[in-house]
Amino acid sequence: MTNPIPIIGKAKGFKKEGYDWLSNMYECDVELGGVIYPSAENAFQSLKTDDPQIKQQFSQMTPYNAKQFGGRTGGLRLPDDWDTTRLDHMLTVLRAKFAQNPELADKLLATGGAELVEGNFWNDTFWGYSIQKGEGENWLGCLLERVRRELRLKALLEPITAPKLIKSVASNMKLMAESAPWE
Ligand SMILES: Nc1c(N[C@@H]2O[C@H](COP(=O)(O)O)[C@@H](O)[C@H]2O)[nH]c(=O)[nH]c1=O
Repeated sequence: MTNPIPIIGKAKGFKKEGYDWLSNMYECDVELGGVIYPSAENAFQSLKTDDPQIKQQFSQMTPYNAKQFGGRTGGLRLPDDWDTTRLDHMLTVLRAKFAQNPELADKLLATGGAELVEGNFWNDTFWGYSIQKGEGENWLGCLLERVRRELRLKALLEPITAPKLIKSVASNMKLMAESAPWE
């Protein structure tokens, strides 16, 4: 049987599929440790340093420049434990992004049970799914889904936001209906 769960991003990537706000490059304020960054990407890259001045610099760049500056060829020395801590850092950043931008949290909830896949053409098989290679661990998508579950749980525990939850369930059903393979 064909998988009836909708998949967002796997075929063409978040941006081309109309979900640019799921990308870390999407411009929205994210405050972390008292510094306001212009995107989740800037906030994430800033976690590669403890130097407050460099963190400030990260807050003044475009998301793509932050990615480059924080990248393996950008000149910044990565923390020794980066490979084992980066998933937790990304989770911290994504929690901050959606907690501080409620309209994005609503949109995330409205993706219902859809699988979120950071399909990409830059061969990133760790954070995303390389469309060219046809493989990828898709950790960014997994963490986005985790934050979505956390938001849903939070809504469930707060009766006052019940209408929000109903809205999210309704759009989930709409998504499912739109991509139902049996129709
Ligand atoms: N390279 C890239 C994106 N990849 C992003 O780069 C980040 C990880 O970088 P690193 O710290 O080097 O592992 C992570 O946020 C991932 O989503 N995204 C985009 O829209 N466009 C790009 O060109």
